[in-house]
Amino acid sequence: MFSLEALFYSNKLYLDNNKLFQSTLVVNSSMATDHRLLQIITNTIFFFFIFSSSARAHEQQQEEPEAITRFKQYLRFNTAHPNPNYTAPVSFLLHQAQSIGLQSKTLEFVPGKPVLLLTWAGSNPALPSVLFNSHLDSVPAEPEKWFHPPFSAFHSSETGQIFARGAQDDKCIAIQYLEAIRNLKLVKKFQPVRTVHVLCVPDEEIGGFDGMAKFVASDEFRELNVGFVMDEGQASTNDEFRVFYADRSPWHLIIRAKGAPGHGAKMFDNGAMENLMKSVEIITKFRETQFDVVKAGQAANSQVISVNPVYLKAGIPSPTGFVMNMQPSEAEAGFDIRMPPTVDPDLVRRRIAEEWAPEMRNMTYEITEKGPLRDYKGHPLMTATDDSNPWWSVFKQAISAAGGKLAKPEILSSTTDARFMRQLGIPTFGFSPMSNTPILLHDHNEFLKDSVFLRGIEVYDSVISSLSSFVEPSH
Ligand SMILES: CSCC[C@H](NC=O)C(=O)O
Ligand SMILES: [Zn+2]
Ligand SMILES: [Zn+2]
Repeated sequence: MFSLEALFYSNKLYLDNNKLFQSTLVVNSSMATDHRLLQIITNTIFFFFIFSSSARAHEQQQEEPEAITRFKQYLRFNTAHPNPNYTAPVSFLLHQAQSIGLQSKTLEFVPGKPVLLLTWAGSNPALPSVLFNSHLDSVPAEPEKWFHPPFSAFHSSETGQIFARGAQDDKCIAIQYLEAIRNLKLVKKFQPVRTVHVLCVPDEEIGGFDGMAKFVASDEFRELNVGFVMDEGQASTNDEFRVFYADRSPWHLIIRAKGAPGHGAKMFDNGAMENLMKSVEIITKFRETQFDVVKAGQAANSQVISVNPVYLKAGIPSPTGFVMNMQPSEAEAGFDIRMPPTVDPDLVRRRIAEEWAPEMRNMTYEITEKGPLRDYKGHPLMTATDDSNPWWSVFKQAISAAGGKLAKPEILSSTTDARFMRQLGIPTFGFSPMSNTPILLHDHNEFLKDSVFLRGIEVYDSVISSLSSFVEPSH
């Protein structure tokens, strides 16, 4: 890509120079300047530019850190739903693991949905291991709305930005884990005390039910004796890194209204549309009360309950659209609900039953809980960020040892596979070392700067070496 650009640039210069020389030629023709001499000079300049540009391009290619090349290779696999390619990226990662000398295992709980486990054995395998997770899949992209094709990993030589779906969410961390381990193992000859696992799972973007959920329920997982997990986080727009100690829990809610059908011209009570619309109004009011708290600066987005309408379904279809003079007897709406871990789900359940879809308004509802709300002891799914969790101070120190600053720990407003680990009571932090970066996950033109990516490897160098060396005083 770069050399093409360089060629174009030097041709342009050539044309400009040629124009310049031609105008000189006009001026000088009366002075009988040797035209052939000018041609030679022009050609010399042309070849000089071609040579120097391609030398520059070559130099840049030569200088590209291999970690960046590998990141771009990984970004070029089209892993977008609804048909993510899992085979090719898994082979690529297996190849990487082999070149580093890691053990590897591919598990398939659901055909075509591989779970890749890479392992670096610690010197004391009796200690609980540390696990670094990332997901293989990506959300879809709308290529026509991107500056560059979303699976091209276009790398701007001017800004250093690497554009790709998955650049932030979360292909960066998979490669950063491996590059940090590559440096630690092969260059620094570091030996971990605890065993380090790198896990790459499918289907996180659609809930993780055929990936992480099945893996944590397996014997293979139990045998790993995992003591601490790092999973994905989010970019930070300032120079502090963000860290997440909980996710919001997702519910999908469908409310359905029934009512008497009637002529489009008739006014009557208790129609399906009227009943549904009353509910939509009530839910909208609730949404406003939550959002107002955020807007007033009293809470972060992730500390309130979000309820967002995602579809409306009603009307009697006709060849040209909908029958316009009939009021339908059924209507339905779907909502995405996210609850902070401290919310009592029973209160939300009651609100839905009594206010959002009450029987007396001829309504029914369906709640699909998309994962656990409480851990196996019945506690909210939160990882402690105080002295009760020794991993917290090891992690914090590792960040400062790498010269990084940590923001106040947060709840993630969306949901990740970390919830399946927290359900088992395993301390888990969400963390992706991307500072001074716009938050572009699931957005058009998702990108990560090469320098930010490389800095992240240094951060993981510190994090992986610290966590894997951590031995509690009792041991
Ligand atoms: C229903 S769980 C879905 C998980 C998904 N994760 C990332 O975006 C999310 O929507 O947050
Ligand atoms: Zn993600
Ligand atoms: Zn995502």
